Amino acid sequence: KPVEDKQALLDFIRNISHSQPLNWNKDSSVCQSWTGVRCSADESRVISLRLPRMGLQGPIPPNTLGRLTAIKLLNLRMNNLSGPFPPDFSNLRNLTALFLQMNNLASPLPDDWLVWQNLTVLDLSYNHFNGSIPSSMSILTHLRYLNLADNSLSGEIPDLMLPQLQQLNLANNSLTGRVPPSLKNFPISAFIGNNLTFDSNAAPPASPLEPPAAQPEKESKKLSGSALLGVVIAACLAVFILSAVLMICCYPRRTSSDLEEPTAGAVEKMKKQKEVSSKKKGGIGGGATEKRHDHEEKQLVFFQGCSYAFDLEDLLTASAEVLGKGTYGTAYKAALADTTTVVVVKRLKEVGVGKKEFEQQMEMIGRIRHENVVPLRAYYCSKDEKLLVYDLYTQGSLSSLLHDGDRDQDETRRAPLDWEARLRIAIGAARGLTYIHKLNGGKLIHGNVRASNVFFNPAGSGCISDAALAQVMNPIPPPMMRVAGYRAPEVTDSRKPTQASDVYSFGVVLLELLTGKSPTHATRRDEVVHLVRWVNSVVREEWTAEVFDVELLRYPNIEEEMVTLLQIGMACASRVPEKRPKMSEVVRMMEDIRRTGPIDLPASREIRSEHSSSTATPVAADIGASPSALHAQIASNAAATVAMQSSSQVDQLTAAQDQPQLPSTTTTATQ
Ligand SMILES: Nc1ncnc2c1ncn2[C@@H]1O[C@H](COP(=O)(O)OP(=O)(O)OP(=O)(O)O)[C@@H](O)[C@H]1O
Repeated sequence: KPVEDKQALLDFIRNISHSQPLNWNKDSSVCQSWTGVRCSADESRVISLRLPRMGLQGPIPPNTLGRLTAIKLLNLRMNNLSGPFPPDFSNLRNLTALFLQMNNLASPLPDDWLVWQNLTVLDLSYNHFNGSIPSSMSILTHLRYLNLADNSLSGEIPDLMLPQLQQLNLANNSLTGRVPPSLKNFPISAFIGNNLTFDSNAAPPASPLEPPAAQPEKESKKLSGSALLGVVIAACLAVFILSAVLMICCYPRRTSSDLEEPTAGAVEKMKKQKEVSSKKKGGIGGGATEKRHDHEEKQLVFFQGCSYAFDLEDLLTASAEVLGKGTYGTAYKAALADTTTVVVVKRLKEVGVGKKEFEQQMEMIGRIRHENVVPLRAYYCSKDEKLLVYDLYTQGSLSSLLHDGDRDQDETRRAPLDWEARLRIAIGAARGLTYIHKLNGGKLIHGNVRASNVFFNPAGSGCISDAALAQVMNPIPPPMMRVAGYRAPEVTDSRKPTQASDVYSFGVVLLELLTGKSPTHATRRDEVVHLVRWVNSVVREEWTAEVFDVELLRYPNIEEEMVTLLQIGMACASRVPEKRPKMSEVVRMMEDIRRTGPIDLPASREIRSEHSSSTATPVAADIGASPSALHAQIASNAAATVAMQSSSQVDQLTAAQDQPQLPSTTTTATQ
């Protein structure tokens, strides 16, 4: 039998053109040495064939692969295959996974799916398959992943009863009619780019992977008249509340005599304060910190280089909109009455240190100046209230760029973040974090690295916000930390992060950016999935390609870059702190991804000079050699050791991997 399978493979490769070299020599052992081929344990049959991106061109020669009747996994994705869905694939009755995506195959889909009833994964996306989706696909009761997106499929979607199906994508076809009841719980992104209607009685499809806490935001996207009224009232309330909060907290507390004071008196008092503060304005740059107003006057403390010319009273009259509630308080977008100034004001709750210590920390944070770190522009501190002022980053955070699109219920879905943008934002944030780690004699810690604190700076690079706040806040209860999904396993007190725990959190951000999934998310069955565990399990089971955000599959020739970044992310998110790389090393590895590529990723001078003297192992550059080596390295978690495996080790690892199995996507939230 192996001889027969070998001959079938030789017949296949002789009859199809391929641009990548293959070591398929008729005199060598098919099971021992042929690239992309895996045999059963007794070496009697070929059970897996992986030839992605081999430059295979033209129709699959008939009577070749169709003879591999024991094959379980067939991966021919990202080639240039054309012609119809090969009819003799109907002999491949043991197939559990079939990847033909990103080719030019064109024909109706097969009618009879009974022969493939063992399939768990089927990806035919980005081809030209036409005709309707056969209702016989309902026979695929083991199917967990079905991707038919970006083809030319038409007609109505049959009511597919696929009890195991976890991920579905039918986007960008020409499908019409209603989304059938059996599929209505899949996210709207699974159906976009068609001409479909949703059952008006049913709830609009929600993302099954959306954490439950995000649901209310989702609902706010499509507004009925009454909901709109509610939002208007809520917005007015937000403005009122912010003003009231600032009024109450930022101005001196009334004494009993104050209570008798008429409102006009209070206004007069405010005016006097403003006059005093105006006199003190002017002359920025006198020292590291320019205090326009002293603390007794309850005024804002601005930092050097800040061109804002407003004071607390101006903030009081600003119209405000709640941006969101974070771990440490609420962030408002405040538009000042001058109509040109818009800032973000964070109102901190749960500050756990005294005024003096808080002010010292703010002074230190205010001195951080780097293009990849969001600058703290000003702060306000009284006994009862602590406010921080930042520039507004209008594109939104990395978190909202990655996840908010999923929540849109209407057609105007936010354009997905493309690969170049993901690389830029990631490397920028990494540089910012590296810079932070070099401050205070190399001891400064960020403490709250998460995608909602990563933004695009005006130059289009990433930057990181909220540095060094964790240390002055009250501790966050451990269950809350774990649910958030960014906290390193060894951190039990949120006030005591380390640089290694920052690296872990940054690794989670990288995995989030690569997978498009939140750090913790719920399945349709309300099970909580922890992203780091999920990625590890998928990679361990040799399903690396399946971790990536489907949005990224549309970009050609980025597979190796994605895998390299995945490796870096996994190394950062190592369970053992000592195995995590330093941030400066992370930056260097990330820069190596595109050292010769088209993307413009200029390093900041400071960081570049540090790296030029680095003698550490050039992991990411070495890795560019071979995707299979990459995969094996990831599978062994050798990335964490930041060292390249020798090719013989890689072969052993590859051989050790067993037949395909879908990873369990379910873990608990606890680490
Ligand atoms: N400078 C900014 N420009 C634009 N959006 C911002 C800015 N700062 C914060 N945001 C957004 O406001 C929301 C609330 O931010 P906040 O920092 O209070 O909480 P968080 O980032 O969600 O969590 P954490 O408190 O742990 O940092 C988030 O969506 C965040 O991305």
